[in-house]
Parts: sequence; C-alpha cells; structure tokens
Amino acid sequence: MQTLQVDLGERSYPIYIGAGLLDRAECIVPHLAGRQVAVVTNETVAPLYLKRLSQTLAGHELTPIVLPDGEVFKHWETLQKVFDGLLEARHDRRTTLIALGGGVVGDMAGFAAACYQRGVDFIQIPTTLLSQVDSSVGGKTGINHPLGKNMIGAFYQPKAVVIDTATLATLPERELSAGLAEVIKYGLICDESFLGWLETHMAALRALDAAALTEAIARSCAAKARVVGVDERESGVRATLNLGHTFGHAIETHMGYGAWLHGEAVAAGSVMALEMSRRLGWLGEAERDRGIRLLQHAGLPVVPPAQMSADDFLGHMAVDKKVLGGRLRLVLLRRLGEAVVTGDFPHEALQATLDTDYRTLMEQISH
Ligand SMILES: NC(=O)c1ccc[n+]([C@@H]2O[C@H](COP(=O)([O-])OP(=O)(O)OC[C@H]3O[C@@H](n4cnc5c(N)ncnc54)[C@H](O)[C@@H]3O)[C@@H](O)[C@H]2O)c1
Ligand SMILES: O=C(O)C(=O)C[C@@H](O)[C@H](O)[C@H](O)COP(=O)(O)O
Ligand SMILES: [Zn+2]
Repeated sequence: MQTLQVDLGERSYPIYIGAGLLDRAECIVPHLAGRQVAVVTNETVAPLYLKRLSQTLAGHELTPIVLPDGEVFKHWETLQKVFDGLLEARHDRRTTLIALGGGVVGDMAGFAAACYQRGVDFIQIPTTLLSQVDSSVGGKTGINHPLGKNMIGAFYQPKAVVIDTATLATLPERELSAGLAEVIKYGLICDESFLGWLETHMAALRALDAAALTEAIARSCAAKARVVGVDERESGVRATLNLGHTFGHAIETHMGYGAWLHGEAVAAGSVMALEMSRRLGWLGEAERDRGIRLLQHAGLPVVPPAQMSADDFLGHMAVDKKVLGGRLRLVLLRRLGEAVVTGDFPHEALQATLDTDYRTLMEQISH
C-alpha cells in the first residue's frame, strides 16, 4: 500500500492506494467519527462491493443508501434520497458518510455530507479509474443543473481517500478510457515526462496491468494533491485542472447528461484546447498531434459532436464557472506540460477553434 497526503492544515487527509483495501479496516475505521456510518453507493456498485465493505465495518451501525446509476441522476431529487436515508435511520452529527462508487456517487455523497446537519464527516472509496485519479481528491462536491454542469455544490474535503485498485477489474472498458482522459490531463498541464510514460504504458494500462495502473493512479493523485494543497478553492492554479472542461462541460450539457461520459467530453474538449493553443502559436502542430494521438490510443473520442455548432458551444461556455465579469477564461497550453488560465486571447482564435473541422483534421493526422 502507498500513502499520499493532501496537505491542507487541519483539513489534511491521507490517500491510501493498493489492491484489496476494501478489506483493510485499518484504512477506514480510524477515520470514522463514531459508530454510525451511511454508505452511499449505486445500484451497479452495491452488488459488487457493498457486502465486502459492510464486513470490513462489522460492529458499526451501517445504513446503505443505494442510488440510481448515472450522470443523469446527479441532481436534487437523488440528493434528497440521501437525506431521506440519513433521517429515516436517525443519523446524528457524529455519522460518517462513505462514498462507494464513481465520481457521480462521490460528488453527491460529498455534497450531502457538506449539507447534512450543516456538515458531517465523509470518506471517499472511489471505484472507477476517473474517481481514483481525480474526483475523490480535492473536495469539489456537487450536482448538475439543467443549464450547467456541477453548478450547485461546495468545497468540502473528505477525511480519507481509500483507493482499492482491484475494483478496476470489473470496470467496463469504456469507463476505463474515460478515466484515462483525466490521467492524460495531468501530463498535458504539468508533467511532460508523464506524457512520455503514458505513451509507453498505454497498452499496459488498457490491459489492466496492475503495476502500470497503480503508478498512473499514484502519479495522478500526487499531481492533484500538489495543486489542491496550494489552491484549495480555485483562486488560481487549481483552474488548470479544468483543461478541456469548458468545451467538455458544454458537450455534456448540450448532449444531455450521460450521453457523453465526462471523460469522453474532456477528451474532445482537450483536443479543442490543444488546437486553440496551436492557433495562438504556443504549440506546434507536432505537439498538438502528440496530445491527440495519446487520447486516441486511450480509446477516447477526439472529435466533438457533429450536431454542436460554434454558437451552441459559446452559449454553454458563457455560464462556465471560470467566467469572471462576463469574460470567458480558458485553460490553454503554453507548451506540453505547462498550462495557463487566460481570458487574454482574440475572439477570432476561439471562433476558429470552434469552427475547425475536427473530422478532417483527424484524417490529416492519421496520414
Ligand atoms: N469532484 C471532482 O473533482 C471531479 C473530478 C472529475 C470528475 N468529476 C465528476 O465525476 C463524474 C464522473 O465520474 P465517473 O467517471 O466515475 O462516472 P460514474 O460515477 O458515473 O461511474 C461510471 C460507471 O461505472 C460504474 N462503476 C463504478 N465503479 C465500478 C466498478 N468498480 N465496476 C463496474 N462498474 C463500476 C458506475 O455505476 C457507472 O455506471 C462526473 O459527474 C464528473 O463531473 C468530479
Ligand atoms: O478538481 C478540480 O478542480 C477539477 O477541475 C477536476 C475536474 O476534473 C472535475 O471535472 C471538476 O469537477 C470540474 O470542476 P468544475 O468546477 O469545472 O465543475
Ligand atoms: Zn473532470
């Protein structure tokens, strides 16, 4: 088992990474506030892993709260089911919520923990690659609004993140690829050497090679912990973790939550950010294409949805959380491995990025 740390003063917490941690009481029990525990999970993950977690927590008063599965359920009514479950089982302020599942469960359980009786403890046990490398760390919690992704939420840190890498054995291939989009993101924004490592280990990662997955998860969590440790509430550098997300969130919202997986939308959005960075003269064609090829090798979509016009994108992007005083800010790449957050670009560069024929671009790249 490896242990990393998110350093946030009195809100610091460990990230445990290893195979079989669901069975390791010593990673979970010391972080419980009391005897009451509510496990928030969903109808897909519960049959796979809830029994094992319950055995690990034997002796505790445990309430399972099983939510419907899917991004389309990341909203108020599902959150209400969490509060119903907590109140019906008389959970008090010393209860601990455990999020057992992917990023949807983690974001909602974390937000519920931030709100229930004005705040109770919570622990993240992420079971998708995406949630193990990104969403379980850093304390962004919340739900979607029909007009915008993650628009209602809170910064609320967990007490611990327990990553059982063995849970990835049951993850569908499409979901594994979605997680790789966020892994590649760290290479693009802050670690060019990680990009090189990913290029040589992509096949191993997709074949679920345990050593490769553990290294990718640990490097990703370390990168995220570093950024969150210096900018918990996204007043600066944390926004670089949003590479590809302004375009990607527009895709998710426009297409209907769940039609494109979050990681898939981030992949296509990252291609758009790579292209815009090239248009601004910050990346050369070869660097742009290197990023695109890596996303392709991860099994991700690299062409935005054909039915979305430039105006569709602009409409959704206008409500992005990085908009300040009506000015859109984007995460772009100065070079591979170095991101900037900037609103200082000519509108024509954005317009041309949105007007680009990505299908034709991919044909050119593959020849
Ligand atoms: N808070 C953050 O910092 C942050 C960061 C990135 C993404 N997110 C959010 O995370 C969400 C995406 O998370 P996700 O990609 O984990 O999607 P998800 O939570 O929808 O999980 C993907 C699918 O895999 C299933 N699943 C989970 N674990 C499994 C396992 N071990 N075996 C088999 N099936 C399993 C789920 O039931 C679901 O059907 C989005 O809502 C996104 O906005 C949040
Ligand atoms: O932790 C962060 O900060 C991120 O931006 C990580 C993203 O991968 C994640 O999708 C996050 O939920 C996006 O946040 P938002 O504030 O743009 O909704
Ligand atoms: Zn994301």
